Amino acid sequence: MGIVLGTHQYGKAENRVVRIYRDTPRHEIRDLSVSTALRGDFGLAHTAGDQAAVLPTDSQKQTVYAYAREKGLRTVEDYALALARHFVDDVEPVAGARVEVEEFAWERVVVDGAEHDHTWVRKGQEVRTAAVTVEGTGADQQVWVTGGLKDLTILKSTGSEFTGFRTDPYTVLQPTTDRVMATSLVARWRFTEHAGVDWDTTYAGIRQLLVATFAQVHSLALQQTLFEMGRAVLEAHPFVAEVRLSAPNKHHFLYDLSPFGLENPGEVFHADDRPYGLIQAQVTRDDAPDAGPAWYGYTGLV
Ligand SMILES: O=c1[nH]c(=O)c2[nH]c(=O)[nH]c2[nH]1
Repeated sequence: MGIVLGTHQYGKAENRVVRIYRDTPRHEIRDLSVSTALRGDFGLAHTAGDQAAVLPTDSQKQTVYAYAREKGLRTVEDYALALARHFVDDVEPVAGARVEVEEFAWERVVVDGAEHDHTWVRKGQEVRTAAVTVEGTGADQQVWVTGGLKDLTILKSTGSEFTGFRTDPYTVLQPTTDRVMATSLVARWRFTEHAGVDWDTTYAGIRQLLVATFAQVHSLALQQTLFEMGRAVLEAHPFVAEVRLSAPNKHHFLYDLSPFGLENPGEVFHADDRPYGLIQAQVTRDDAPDAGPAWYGYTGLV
């Protein structure tokens, strides 16, 4: 009985490439997940452990990022065509290449009626949340209401820095005065009134303040941006006593294109999904009434 190798292919899956066009003050963004698969006679890698024909999946990944800069990334079709043709035309053992691309859509934040130059929210609506607790009856009845949102994914391609931080022997992070800052925001706010509040208008107003503040504050850290978001909500909404914010720092690492003789002036990034910084803060009026059970979740009293 003979054992034979059947069809086979190999590549690098789900490269998270973010390309920013920043030649003018109005930036453009392309956000992709790119997968490559090369086909051909790579049988000896399987049957004999012979890598002579194998272009490493790491090289395929490097090409994916390098092409985002070198060939540009205006449309995913042209970009995928350039990549697939390159593997087939320039890498001798490759007989066929498949490049699959998923593009994540972003829409510009609107501030004061105008589209913002370098801040977007991920398309697809965030989730609006509310939690109500009622205790007692009749005249003794007490009510607590919180509103909120989650999964509001927002990104700015400039106007963010992180410098002056404490270092220790394990610190390798370099300070930066210009970085991409992105998060998937969870925000909750506690009302001190529940009668006569226009919930829809209030929700829309708070959401807009959160995104406009994210866009407009020149950020020295995500911590500072969160505080300013909370402050903006409290200043504008007298019925809100407290805002709780939880923000994963969705890191975008500048991709090192120097091995290919390419500069990367803040244009091509690897969007890392984990680990992520998680910044959380509560912003409160100093005369806010006690929260009582407003925050006690159904999963526990925390
Ligand atoms: O905005 C930031 N806050 C941090 O605390 C932090 N830590 C880090 O590594 N990067 C950042 N960015």
